[in-house]
Amino acid sequence: MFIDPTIILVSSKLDDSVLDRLDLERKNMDDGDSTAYGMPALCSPRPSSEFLYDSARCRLADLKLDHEDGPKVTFTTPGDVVIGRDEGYIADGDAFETRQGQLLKLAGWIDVESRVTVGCSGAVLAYIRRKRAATFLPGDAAARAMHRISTIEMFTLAGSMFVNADTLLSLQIVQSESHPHSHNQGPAKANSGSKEGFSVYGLFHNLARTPQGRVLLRQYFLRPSTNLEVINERLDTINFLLRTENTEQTEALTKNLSKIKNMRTVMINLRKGISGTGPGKKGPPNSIWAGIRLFAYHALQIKDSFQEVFGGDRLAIRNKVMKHFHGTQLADVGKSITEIIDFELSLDQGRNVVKHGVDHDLDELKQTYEGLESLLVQVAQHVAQSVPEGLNTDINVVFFPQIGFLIAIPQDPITGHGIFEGHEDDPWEKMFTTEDFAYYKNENVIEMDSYFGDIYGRICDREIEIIHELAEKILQHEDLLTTASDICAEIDCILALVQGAKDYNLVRPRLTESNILDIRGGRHILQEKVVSNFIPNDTLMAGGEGLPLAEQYEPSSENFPRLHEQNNMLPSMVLVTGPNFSGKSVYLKQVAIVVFMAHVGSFVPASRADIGVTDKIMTRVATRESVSRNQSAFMIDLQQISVALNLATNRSLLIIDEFGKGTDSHDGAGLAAGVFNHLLERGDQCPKVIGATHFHEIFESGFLLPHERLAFGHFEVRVDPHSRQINEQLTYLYNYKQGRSNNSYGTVCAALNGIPVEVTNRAEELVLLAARGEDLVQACAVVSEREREELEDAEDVAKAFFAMRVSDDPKASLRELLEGKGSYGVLS
Ligand SMILES: Nc1ncnc2c1ncn2[C@@H]1O[C@H](COP(=O)(O)OP(=O)(O)OP(=O)(O)O)[C@@H](O)[C@H]1O
Repeated sequence: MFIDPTIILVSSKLDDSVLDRLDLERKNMDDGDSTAYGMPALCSPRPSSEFLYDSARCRLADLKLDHEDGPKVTFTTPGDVVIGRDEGYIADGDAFETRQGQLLKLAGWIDVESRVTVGCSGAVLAYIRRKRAATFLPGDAAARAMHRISTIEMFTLAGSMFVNADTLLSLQIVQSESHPHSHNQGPAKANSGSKEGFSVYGLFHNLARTPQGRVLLRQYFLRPSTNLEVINERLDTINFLLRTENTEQTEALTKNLSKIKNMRTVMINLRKGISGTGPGKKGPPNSIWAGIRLFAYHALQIKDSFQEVFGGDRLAIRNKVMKHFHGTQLADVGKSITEIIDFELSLDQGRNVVKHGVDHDLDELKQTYEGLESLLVQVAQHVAQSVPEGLNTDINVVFFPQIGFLIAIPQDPITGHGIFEGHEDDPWEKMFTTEDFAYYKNENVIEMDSYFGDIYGRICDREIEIIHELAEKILQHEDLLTTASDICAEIDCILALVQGAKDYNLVRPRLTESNILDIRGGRHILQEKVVSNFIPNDTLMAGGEGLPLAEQYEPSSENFPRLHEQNNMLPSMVLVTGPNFSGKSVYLKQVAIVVFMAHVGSFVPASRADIGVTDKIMTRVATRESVSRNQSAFMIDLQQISVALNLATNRSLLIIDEFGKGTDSHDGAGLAAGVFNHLLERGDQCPKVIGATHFHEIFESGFLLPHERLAFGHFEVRVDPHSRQINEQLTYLYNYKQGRSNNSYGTVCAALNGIPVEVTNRAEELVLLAARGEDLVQACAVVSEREREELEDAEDVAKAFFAMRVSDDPKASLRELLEGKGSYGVLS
């Protein structure tokens, strides 16, 4: 743990094993190992109702923040532990704003969609409220000073990158809305088997072979790392396994992995099986044994393959395999199972059958049981002799487990009784009937029952005992098996990333402490699958203090002429302009996805990438209006921006696509310029920002002045004004160019999409006037030359008309007027 809690609130429904674990940590600290974490934390189980999402949301909405300097309440974003370090102040329902308004405001600080985070925060607030009530009398002003919450913020666990649900969805890292917060709820809940649609994770999901691998891979994608060691270890391993000399080993590893199960689940079932609480009281189902045996066998094969990995001596994963895959123990596990379980017979009989030669008593019982058949024939013959002639042709003696031996005799359809039921002085006892037969016990069979007893039951019981012993023996190796299974999950993830690197043509990124982003030939891993010819693009920028254009970060192509002649610094903010459909959004997302994938430890879609460690990726990308969010698109925009501005550090990456589009264009432009300015003014604390905007007035009207950290880019389009068809005028080239594009070619785009030519022509006229700064209201009143002549004529006619003395002869006057002014189109 990297936080320093004094108390940990846990739900009373929490599994005992977790509580034990927390207690153990506490004891360790008590024993003097507390230096790293400060004081040992106290575990306080609370009713699970305090963790409920809905009530927690209300509690948050009613929360009044005290902005004086004071203690903080912080919520971990994956939401596994919530820590209230100090007391805080909570308003007693006297919310200073409406609940709805307050919730909207909250959404700008924390992810109110995250059920776990919000639920846990509710428990903290309930705890603080209780404390306050217990310490102070109602209305005591001192309570206010003691119990106050000055701010609410989200942070992520050390070593992982902050990405919230919005980012994961807008970048299409994962598909479904319900997934993002399942990542901290343990492997059992992470839906390993579920289908993943068209998403970045989805591309790799199917490449993992084991259920445990899929669970872990999902965790990799939901919690990218910021730990260079972890990332580089993954990248190194991928690198080694990609080497051609290791192809054979990689294939062998993949093949072996595809045969194994998750030993954690298998061990749980094994325990349930032997404790009789699980499936079938008669011992664990056969598949468990087959699963464990296969696992032991393939784990040994995996170990062999790793031994042969060329140049992999220093790979951490190889060392883990060598350390934890104990050959003799695994072999022992496999051998014990093979020696005891008869897999063929088990399959036949649908239960666990113990092999011959394992147990003497069992073998004898089985021998007798097998000999029963001929014995039954003999007894049947003996019984038949006592049955009158003519009735004794179809008599059998049968054995049913638990019921014992029975005489089966055909049934008389009229009476419903057997055609013979023993002699009068020695009647048979009827047990039951089936459609054609009636079943009886007589002295002979009762004697047999007492002699043989429930032989079948005894066989089963003995087998259960033996298998129970086997289960206990195997459970002694539980740690070995589950650890090996977890390591297999890691290998599986790496192999999925290896296969992905091959399939999707990815390269190894270079992760660095420098706050740089230098991507050459970057691609959008999903978009390139749906277009025939994807054009790669470069990105070069630096966050924080900025980096001078050193040799290694010198822009490579003509697309990147020197960005800032004056100070030679790389920009922190790149604003992309350009026509609709020119590729801006795709570019923005591709940069974020490359950075994201690098932190997962995967190779990336680029020809080269140097990527500085990034603590957060936040996006303002319009993708959806969540049904679960009762908010307008613009409100979501504002909340996303607000979260981004609150949380961004100079190590963060912000993707801002068309911010401000959803409102009045003046407000929108102003807001967008405000946000960009604010970020630039942070100076050394400026995150890396890539934005796209259509608001040209931001630049033209000087809302956003040139800044040393600011660079512009645009996407090239070829314009052919001579083309007769307006929709043939524009060709998209999709390549990034430095500098601003002044035209958004919106009208050409409109024509391309079928808007009538008259409309687009008129639009072009107005765009030109607007660009010249002319008043559009006036401009709309401007009429063409022809219209002007017509209006002048009409005016003349009107004047002549009013000058006429109509009373003399109106008709003649009108005729004269019209004839004299025959060219008055208006009147004629
Ligand atoms: N680098 C590329 N290579 C090939 N095709 C591309 C590339 N980038 C984008 N495209 C194609 O162009 C289409 C439009 O791209 P995108 O949505 O990024 O445009 P945009 O400039 O953001 O448009 P708008 O301003 O309307 O949002 C994509 O759907 C894709 O088919």
